[in-house]
Amino acid sequence: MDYLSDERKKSDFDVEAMKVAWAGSIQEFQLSDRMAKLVANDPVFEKFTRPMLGRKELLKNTLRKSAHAWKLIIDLRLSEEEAKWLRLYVDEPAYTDLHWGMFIPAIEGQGTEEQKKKWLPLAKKMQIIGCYAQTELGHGSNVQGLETTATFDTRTDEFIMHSPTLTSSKWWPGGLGKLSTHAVVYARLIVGGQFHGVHGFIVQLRSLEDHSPLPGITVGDIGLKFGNGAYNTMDNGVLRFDHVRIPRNQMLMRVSQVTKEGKIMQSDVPRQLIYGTMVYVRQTIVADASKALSRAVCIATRYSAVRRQFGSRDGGPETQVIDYKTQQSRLFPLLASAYAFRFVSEWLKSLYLDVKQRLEANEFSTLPEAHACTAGLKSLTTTATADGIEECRKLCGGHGYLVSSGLPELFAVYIPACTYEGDNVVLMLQVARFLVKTVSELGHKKPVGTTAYMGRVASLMQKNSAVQTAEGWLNPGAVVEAFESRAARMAVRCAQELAKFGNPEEGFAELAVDLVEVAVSHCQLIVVTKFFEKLQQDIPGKGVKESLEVLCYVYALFLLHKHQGDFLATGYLTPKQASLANAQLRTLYSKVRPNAIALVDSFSYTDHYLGSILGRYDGNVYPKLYEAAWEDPLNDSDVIDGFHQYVQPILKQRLHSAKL
Ligand SMILES: CCCCCCCC/C=C\CCCCCCCCCCCCC/C=C/C(=O)SCCNC(=O)CCNC(=O)[C@H](O)C(C)(C)COP(=O)(O)OP(=O)(O)OC[C@H]1O[C@@H](n2cnc3c(N)ncnc32)[C@H](O)[C@@H]1OP(=O)(O)O
Ligand SMILES: Cc1cc2nc3c(=O)[nH]c(=O)nc-3n(C[C@H](O)[C@H](O)[C@H](O)COP(=O)(O)OP(=O)(O)OC[C@H]3O[C@@H](n4cnc5c(N)ncnc54)[C@H](O)[C@@H]3O)c2cc1C
Repeated sequence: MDYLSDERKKSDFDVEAMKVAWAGSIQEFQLSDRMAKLVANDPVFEKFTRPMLGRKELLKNTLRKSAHAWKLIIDLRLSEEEAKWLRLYVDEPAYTDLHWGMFIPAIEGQGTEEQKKKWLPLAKKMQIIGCYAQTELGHGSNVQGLETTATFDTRTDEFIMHSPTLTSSKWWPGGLGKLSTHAVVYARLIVGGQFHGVHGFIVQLRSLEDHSPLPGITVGDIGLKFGNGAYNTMDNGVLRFDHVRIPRNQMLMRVSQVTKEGKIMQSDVPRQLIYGTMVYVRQTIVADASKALSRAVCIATRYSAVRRQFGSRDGGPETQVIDYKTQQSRLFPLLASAYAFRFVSEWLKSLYLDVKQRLEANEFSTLPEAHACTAGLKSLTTTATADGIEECRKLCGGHGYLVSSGLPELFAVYIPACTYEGDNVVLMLQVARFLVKTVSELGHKKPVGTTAYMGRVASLMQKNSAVQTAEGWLNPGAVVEAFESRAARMAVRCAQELAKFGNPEEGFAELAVDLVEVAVSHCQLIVVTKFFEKLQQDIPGKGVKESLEVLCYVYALFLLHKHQGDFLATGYLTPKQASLANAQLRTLYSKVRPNAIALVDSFSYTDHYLGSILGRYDGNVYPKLYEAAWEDPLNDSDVIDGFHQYVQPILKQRLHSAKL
């Protein structure tokens, strides 16, 4: 029985066409759908008992799943794209993520042709397993502050990898703790007693025969992390070197080379390329944000349609909680954000692929913008998603707190995304630096790409919003101009404040809070703009484009309402115009309401992937919650172990012994 069928009948758009719009193309949809079903129907990928497993059992189970996934990839000759979807739907962080997601890309981006020829075939056949060992106990954000040393020894033509202090211990790398045979290790290059910056080195950590650590290497897991199950399927590790020697040709030498004689040769490749792997991964993290948020929103939306509280008249049904305006005002912006992040990630991927191609051809001019966009959007989308998942838990009331709602584990596994691959505040400060530089160069350099609007800064500083009615806000030009003016005005105001400081670095430190707000406003502008640009494309299917248009306005006007202080303080909007935007937002929520279930069905998530009783496709929540309770190990017996030993003696004590 489908308890949500009435809801599904209310929708006025073609759900199958929306599934294609969400996936990006019919091919992508079919590919994703095939992998989702493959995983859902395979008992090895069962995940419901995960939060109950002890650490060793949990990790062993992850290894079993990874081995099975790898066998499927080989046996079914899956393409790289298919393997990525498979990984998504298996839904379990594993050492393979770092091997494929960072170790291989680091060699691809920073290795010479010769190095790629040697290491990539081994890695791609998984004959070696690698990780990305950058962060240390004492330094994560400040990469130039890393303490591990790689000292060149001209006598033996080797680097000596060493951890000189406790704080230089590598700490956090995923896959390092128990599984990696190799690592790309970031260390201070020392040649002839001189420090020559931080570089990547390929270091073998464990024997390929018996997997034991090689001499001079101390390696292990750093211990349990937040939540049950969750990210504990990953062996984040600690690593120390005691004068470990590696051949010279294991330094990744695309950016700088060290010759046999101990000479440093700089290629034309900018030093920043050493950070290139992070640009790649941050871009994938933006795509993952839309997946995680859409998943939480799918659960909360379906459950909000099933759940009823209050409002019963004459014994009739109570009100579905999704019909409360307050519920809508919390849920629908998250639904709109999931779509917004999906489309901005599509754009970001194309930007990244373009930069990658250019880098391969030694053309580096677009790298700073790619860095700013990937850093900023990673920060913006992961912060909103982590907060959004928690909001979805609250939207589900008490039942959202049950592990069987799927939300606690999703939250626990997701939140480190706000920290890894760059702390979100640190990343926004990088965007701010890029923007301040753009403003300072306005006189002699035409801004392009995502900062092109800064080229119109004079008019954006003068013109105020012309919106007169709530309907006036349903105009892409009016909305985009509002976001451009806010971002430009905030950036210019901050640049003027910065100019008052004699020492720019001192000014940057003092104004950091304002600078982060400038960066956030710029990134929100990018997301809003890319959503409107998406709507200019041909989007087939009855009512699909119209529904997306509604979501686009919800996303933009929700942000405008949330940050109305900025829009008012910069003088672009009057309080009346801000309140008209809010009135329009209420109307838009009413338009989303009948389509809400169809909009989350369009994510096309299997019940396996959702992993949530509250978010079941058929809405059959209560019987399944009730059934699941009885499957808890505590209910194996009526009288629990420990009762006779610890509780019964208390019950049997004589009353006079208690003086309470
Ligand atoms: C069980 C089932 C299994 C299934 C298996 C199936 C098999 C699968 C097969 C295939 C599937 C494929 C799978 C793919 C999966 C992909 C998933 C990936 C998962 C990811 C998991 C993530 C885990 C986490 C990893 C990490 O966290 S790694 C460590 C990351 N660390 C950081 O991010 C540190 C943050 N700090 C910094 O980035 C920087 O140091 C800094 C803050 C930018 C420092 O700034 P500053 O002090 O100014 O430094 P300088 O060095 O001086 O640089 C200034 C200069 O450089 C520019 N810059 C900075 N960064 C970059 C950059 N990244 N790119 C380009 N340019 C950069 C900056 O703008 C300055 O430029 P100017 O001088 O011009 O101003
Ligand atoms: C689950 C997980 C997986 C990870 N996987 C890997 C991996 O595979 N490989 C790897 O190398 N690393 C990995 N990391 C490490 C991760 O990249 C770092 O933790 C991250 O870059 C943040 O650095 P940090 O821990 O030094 O934070 P810190 O920089 O110490 O941050 C602490 C606080 O200080 C603030 N702060 C720091 N600097 C500034 C500044 N300049 N201005 C203002 N505020 C500042 C931050 O905002 C934050 O609030 C992983 C981390 C986690 C949690």
